[in-house]
Amino acid sequence: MTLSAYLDETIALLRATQEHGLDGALDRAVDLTAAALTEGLPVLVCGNGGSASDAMHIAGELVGRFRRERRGLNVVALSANPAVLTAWANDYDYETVFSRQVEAHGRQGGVFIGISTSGNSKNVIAALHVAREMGMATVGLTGQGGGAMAELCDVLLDVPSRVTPHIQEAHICLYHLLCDRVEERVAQKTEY
Ligand SMILES: O=C(CO)[C@@H](O)[C@H](O)[C@H](O)[C@H](O)COP(=O)(O)O
Ligand SMILES: [Zn+2]
Repeated sequence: MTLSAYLDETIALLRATQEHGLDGALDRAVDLTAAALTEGLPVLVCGNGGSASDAMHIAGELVGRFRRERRGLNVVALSANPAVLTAWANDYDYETVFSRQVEAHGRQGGVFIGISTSGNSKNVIAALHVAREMGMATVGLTGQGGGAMAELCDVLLDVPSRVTPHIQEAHICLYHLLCDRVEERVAQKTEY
């Protein structure tokens, strides 16, 4: 496939995402995330493979900075600690590597963000269950329809595709905008 053909696919999905009517869901995700972070409550993010990198990317933007000077925010990527991941997966199972960390770092009133292009990754689903039991708000970044995650997410940001790499590309646009708007909101409401 040529670069031009690949980018045509990407552009088509970004256009479809633009027309998919996600504005209200994004507004809700911003409200929930900004409210939690303003109170110092945790935002926990996880995913597998490329989405594990996306979880770390989000934490990097919000712990550090996106576009504005403001204080560091309580955002943790659950894919970021190899010792925790390998010990738990080795001693127990991979399905609970994220839910165990939600148990450890989650708080009532915090936000859990699960990223899965299929919407069906078992470890993300298990973490969503624990997040809900703990009284956290749940946000899903998924592909078309949200798969099994749909019914476990208070807010679903589903990209209208079933092609994993292109869904991930659209996810970056969604979470960069989420970070921009959360940062703007938190910067207004808190002292540096
Ligand atoms: O980055 C990619 C594909 O672009 C892969 O690493 C991909 O993330 C992995 O296959 C994941 O395990 C897919 O999981 P999910 O998105 O269905 O939850
Ligand atoms: Zn990838």
